[in-house]
Amino acid sequence: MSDEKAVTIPAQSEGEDRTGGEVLLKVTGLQKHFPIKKGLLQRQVGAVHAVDGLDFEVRSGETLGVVGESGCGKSTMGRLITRLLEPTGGKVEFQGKDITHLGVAGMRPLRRDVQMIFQDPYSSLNPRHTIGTIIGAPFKLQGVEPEGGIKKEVQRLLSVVGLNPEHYNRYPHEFSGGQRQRIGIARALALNPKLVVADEPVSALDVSIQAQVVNLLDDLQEELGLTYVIIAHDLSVVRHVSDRIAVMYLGKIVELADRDLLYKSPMHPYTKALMSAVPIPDPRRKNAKSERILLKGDVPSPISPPSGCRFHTRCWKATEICKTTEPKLIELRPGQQVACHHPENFADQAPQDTVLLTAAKEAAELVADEVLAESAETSAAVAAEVEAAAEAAEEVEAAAETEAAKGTKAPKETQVTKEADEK
Ligand SMILES: Nc1ncnc2c1ncn2[C@@H]1O[C@H](COP(=O)(O)OP(=O)(O)OP(=O)(O)O)[C@@H](O)[C@H]1O
Repeated sequence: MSDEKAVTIPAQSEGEDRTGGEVLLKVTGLQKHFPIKKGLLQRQVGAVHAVDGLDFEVRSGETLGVVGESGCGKSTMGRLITRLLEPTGGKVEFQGKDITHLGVAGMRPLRRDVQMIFQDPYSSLNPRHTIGTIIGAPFKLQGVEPEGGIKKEVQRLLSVVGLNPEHYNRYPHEFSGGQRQRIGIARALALNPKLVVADEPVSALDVSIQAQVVNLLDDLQEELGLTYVIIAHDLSVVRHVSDRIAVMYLGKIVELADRDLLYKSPMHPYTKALMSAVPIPDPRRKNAKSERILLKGDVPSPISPPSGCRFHTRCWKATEICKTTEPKLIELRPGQQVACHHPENFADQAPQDTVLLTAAKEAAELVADEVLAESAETSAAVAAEVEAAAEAAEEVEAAAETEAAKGTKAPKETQVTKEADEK
């Protein structure tokens, strides 16, 4: 029933920069803890730390991809930044305005600017309403009368998302999955938003249709100057459309980097593991051995997340410091922030801490030998690079000191000659 044409996902050209715009959304220390209540009195006995201190910015015109395993807090983050959920802590600023605790009335004008596209195109559309009513609803809710009337505008939106404007009076069940997601996109675009948060927009669709919807989102961004936060559990979806990618693990961002940097040299072991799960078709590597990393067990419970680095219970590099001290998300390379004591493809941040935890020894059994070897090799290479840079810096410093010594002598000599002249 799909009348959609086969298209390929366009990869953004190397070096194309959409990140130069002003900061549209700024999130600082964002938290959402869902209380766990028990008993007749509904006393709080704990909390699910779904989102536990996020810091990031989204610039106008860019696409931020957010990835991570199921349950790591991606959807909660999406609902917090669109203010469908009230944060427990932290701050959300939109165009410089603090919207963290705005009420329904305060949020109303903002609802035009920030829209969400949901994962499931089947349950997010009311089956009893025609698509004309569904796409036209935002105008009624906001009391907006588009030029030419709602019907005309809805039909325009239908053609913008590649649907037949004549189907205005049809019901959601008359459309395929991909077409329903297009209806969801048309509804999100109705009020001409600035920021669109898409929560797993294609994961409920057939693989053959996924590319078409991603392609549509990409085209719309270009045409309408939209800014996206695209949530996915799979790196292959965000790879082609994101300018930057945030990798989440148990309510935290463990790596936030420019797309190309992240794919070329991931720094967090978790990112590396996620990436090894996505087969990348590359004819040059067709004979290369598989370098898959299998992570042991499930993501630990967000009710009592592990101490220190939350990934330490599944990481093959974890040492004592990972268990005791939480690594901060810091920019180790321009455009690449990482929260790890023993990053990949970079100098070790805690080289003195060398004794592996038992969990790490077990995890290493699940990591391909090639990965471990490569990891050791890059660490050694980076260490040598750092050492060489330090030596070079020392030489430059010594040379500068000699120059300075000469420099301080010279004025003295001049002074002496001057004094002699005066005599
Ligand atoms: N309303 C809620 N009440 C209690 N716990 C919740 C609620 N919503 C989410 N959680 C919990 O918060 C954690 C994060 O959930 P969230 O849906 O944000 O993760 P996710 O990364 O989007 O996962 P998925 O890809 O499966 O949707 C999970 O452990 C989930 O069970």
